[in-house]
Amino acid sequence: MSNKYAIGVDYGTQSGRAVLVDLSNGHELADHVTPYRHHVMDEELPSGVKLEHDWALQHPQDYMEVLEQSIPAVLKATGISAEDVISVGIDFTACTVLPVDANGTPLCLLEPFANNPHAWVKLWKHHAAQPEADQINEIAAARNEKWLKRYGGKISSEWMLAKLWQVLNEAPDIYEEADKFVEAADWVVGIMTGNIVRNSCTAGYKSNWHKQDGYPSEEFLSALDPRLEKLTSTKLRGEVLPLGSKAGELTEEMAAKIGLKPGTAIAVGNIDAHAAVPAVGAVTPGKLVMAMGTSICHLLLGEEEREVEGMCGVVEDGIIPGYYGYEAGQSAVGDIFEWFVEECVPAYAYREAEAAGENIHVYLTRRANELKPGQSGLLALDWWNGNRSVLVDTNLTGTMLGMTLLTKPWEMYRALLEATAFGSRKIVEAFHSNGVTVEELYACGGLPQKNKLLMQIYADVMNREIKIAASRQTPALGAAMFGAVAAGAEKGGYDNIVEAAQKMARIREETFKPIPENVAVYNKLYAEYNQLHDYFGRGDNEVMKRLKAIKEKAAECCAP
Ligand SMILES: Nc1ncnc2c1ncn2[C@@H]1O[C@H](COP(=O)(O)OP(=O)(O)O)[C@@H](O)[C@H]1O
Ligand SMILES: O=C(CO)[C@@H](O)[C@@H](O)COP(=O)(O)O
Repeated sequence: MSNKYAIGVDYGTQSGRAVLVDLSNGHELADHVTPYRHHVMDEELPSGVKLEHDWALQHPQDYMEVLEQSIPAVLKATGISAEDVISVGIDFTACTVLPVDANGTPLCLLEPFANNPHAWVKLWKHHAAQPEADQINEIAAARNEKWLKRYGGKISSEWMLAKLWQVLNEAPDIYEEADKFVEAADWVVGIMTGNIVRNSCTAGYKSNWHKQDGYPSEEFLSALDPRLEKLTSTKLRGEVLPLGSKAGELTEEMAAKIGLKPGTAIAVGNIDAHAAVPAVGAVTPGKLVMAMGTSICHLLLGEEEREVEGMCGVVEDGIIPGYYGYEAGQSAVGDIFEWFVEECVPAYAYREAEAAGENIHVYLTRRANELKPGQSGLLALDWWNGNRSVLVDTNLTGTMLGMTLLTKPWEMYRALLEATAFGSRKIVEAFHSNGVTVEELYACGGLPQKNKLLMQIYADVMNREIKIAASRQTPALGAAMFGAVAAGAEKGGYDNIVEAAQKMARIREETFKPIPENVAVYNKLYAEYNQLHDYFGRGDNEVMKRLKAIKEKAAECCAP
């Protein structure tokens, strides 16, 4: 049999990318990135309709462009024949959800609904359903719902149930009109195959679906709101298939658009961070993978189901079949650095960066690297987009202490890098101390490629060595591996993901090792971080929430 290939498509927060992979060894022969034309819509719709606070939407057309531009681009770059591409696998941010009609057409693309924000794709970091999430948590706890423990005792406003309830509360017409609500991962797969099926990974982590028990009961849903009683048999209906299953085959119409052969195997979708796990070879317990980009997701396998405070979820077979897959995360990491460079860096720093031929991140990192740990005198809490673990509260906000008239932008930048590392340590400790052992750390995603100082800080703060993915596009590589499993060994793919990982996963030789004198200083700073974390995050001082309430009130009375 001639060499066979798969294409992995990774849908991130700001762009989507395709990677063409050699299935015999995991080598990535070409990649191509398509930025989303409409970016993240957090202020207004394309028509100019204004959005409220904490909204984050996307445009489904942007997802199509990724397929139509990036897949032909990788075929062209490699000259590989479409005949030899046996499958496509995709991964997506999640819960990124859209309402569709009976034909699978997004409601936002239909004229009568285009001006209603609720008809659009709600991106994972849409946080405006926090009131619904709070009620879900209260009612589920009061009813002692057994599934709640699998989600660290609280579900997030980022997830399906909270988002759908918000639609029902604020736009009942859209809720009624929707034939189904689907994860964007499943929608894109459905576009390729002509048939929408759901995948067990997004269903398990984001829609509270369980392999044996299914979704939360109708009694629970009706206790939330009688209108939600039949939610799972109506708006969320549909087969849930395990990871690595074949969702279907590429249709003639889509094949013509993206340059592949009709009949190419299409795998069920996956979550971006979760797809990265086999791509670094972490197919056994004890290996915690940090998918580091706009946000960080922390993924870990365990032999049994345990309760861990604030984890996003534990799902049987959720990452690798045969294990319990644990997820936790920080809702903003790269996003905090981006906010800082866009909103807080003075003109002189930009001029110096330009004169040095550096982008602003590289410039600030170089200057920050001239400092020793602790030298800035600053300490920050990393809650610019709320806290996803261990407090699970999107109403928490960021803070920085210790500034003086002499504080420099690179000191603040370093304090932000450090704050995100402290947040990650908190998560690692929560797993480890609850019996889900963390023995090794792996990092993948955009940030480890972009910032060595950041990675050294993480190694020092956590006092652990960090191994780095060799791939620049780890989730896409993982998605291609699941694609290869969907095609099967007979077609030149693999029978299971562990075999695929043995042949295709790669990590770099270079690792980041903790430097003992840095570790000692960071232990002290982490103790301070912990105190601040609990003071502001566990109810001692609810000032962040009070400020938010005052802000919302002020916005209401000043609205035109
Ligand atoms: N040199 C850098 N150091 C730290 N962060 C950076 C640097 N360059 C870009 N970033 C951040 O990286 C993030 C994008 O990460 P990436 O992994 O490429 O994207 P995604 O999360 O969409 O997959 C942005 O939030 C940006 O602020
Ligand atoms: O929430 C999840 C996964 O559970 C992610 O999709 C989300 O954090 C977005 O990831 P990126 O930072 O865009 O890679």
